[in-house]
Amino acid sequence: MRLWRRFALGHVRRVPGSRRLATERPPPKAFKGSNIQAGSPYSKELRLLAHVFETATAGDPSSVCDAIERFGEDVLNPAGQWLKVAGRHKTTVLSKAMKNCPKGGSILEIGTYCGYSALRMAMALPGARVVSLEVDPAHMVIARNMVAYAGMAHMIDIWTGHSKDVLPRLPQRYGGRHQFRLGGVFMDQKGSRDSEFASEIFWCFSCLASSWPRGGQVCRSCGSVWVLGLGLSRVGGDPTQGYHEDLSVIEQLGLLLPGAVVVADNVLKPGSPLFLWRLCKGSAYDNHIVRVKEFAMPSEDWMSVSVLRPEAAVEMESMSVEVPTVERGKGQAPQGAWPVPPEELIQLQWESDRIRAQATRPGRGSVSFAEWASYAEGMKEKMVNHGIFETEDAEQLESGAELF
Ligand SMILES: C[S@@+](CC[C@H](N)C(=O)[O-])C[C@H]1O[C@@H](n2cnc3c(N)ncnc32)[C@H](O)[C@@H]1O
Repeated sequence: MRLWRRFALGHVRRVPGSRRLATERPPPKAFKGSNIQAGSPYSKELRLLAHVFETATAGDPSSVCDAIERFGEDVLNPAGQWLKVAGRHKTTVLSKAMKNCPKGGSILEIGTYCGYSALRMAMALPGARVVSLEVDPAHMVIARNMVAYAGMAHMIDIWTGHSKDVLPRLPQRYGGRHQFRLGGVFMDQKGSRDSEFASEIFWCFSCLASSWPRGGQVCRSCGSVWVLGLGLSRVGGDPTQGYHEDLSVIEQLGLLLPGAVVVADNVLKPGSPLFLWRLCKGSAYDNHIVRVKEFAMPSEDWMSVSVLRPEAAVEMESMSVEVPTVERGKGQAPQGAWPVPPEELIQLQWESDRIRAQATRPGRGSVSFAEWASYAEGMKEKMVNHGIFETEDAEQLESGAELF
């Protein structure tokens, strides 16, 4: 804790007469990766920060991002661990997408983690403010230190709290809804749902899919009648939550500029089937689904890049409200209605929430690289059956192809 307080409070100062934060002195000498006990809470993230302090140049965001990638690939990866940042191919997609944001707006990120993608976006769009939300206060402290060390604290604001609580209040912090307009949004808030698990999940005895009885104990995946209750489940029981819930709040507040770019990571693994359905079957966005190699993990993923049509932006603004309601309906929106999703996609959303919760549970709950790869394959097949498939490949973008 002493170490924690020293690094959290000790080396960052505010530049007199401005909102800018800068590193005042080098990080404390005691803050070394070798001092951090493996397996202790946040040891991975603290070791990452120590690695950055030890190997990257202060004030150079590019060197900080390179150090973060090297930590993921050279330190964690050989130990079978994974750093959940949008690195390498994902950075290419994110940067290319964000470069197409309409001018004059801010960039909103949901899911800061250690600040890597916030730094990448700030570098891709010099002069644009990046506003990033992080539910975990420890991640927030680490990210603020990372951003300050990179010399970008004057461009990146990191707020702590759950998006569903912070989003509706955010515009007030920036002078109101009409002043706080967004040219880009990066949705990367996976892992937020643990607390919603409470009492009983049902597993199918024959195919092991998670299931739940409705009108009898019949598995929704394979039709078997043998469903085993394991005593874990989700309270609130709303399968329509996810990225699309946050997007709906942003839309209802009327924050998106015409042509705003909405990027979402991990839409295949663990996946966001209802979010993709909403985007691809609705009429408000032009969509690209990009196949990407997961950062420092041998598996495939998708990122979605959606551009808000000008007429939809005008409609959203004219219908905007001060107090958004959480979207719970399956086929309604303030604008750009989309068809009711098929039951199989609702089931898939549950499965993606389940594996996401398993992956973020410490210790024995984690998901191996091989399990992730096979999960991604299965998810892809089911999404394709519903007419949702990849339209671009990140490797082509790396070789110079453009998204738009
Ligand atoms: C995959 S990491 C983000 C990685 C980061 N964007 C990057 O590429 O460097 C997801 C982060 O989102 C945070 N998070 C999850 N749900 C959230 C929510 N609803 N609101 C804000 N933060 C959330 C988690 O605590 C975690 O730090």
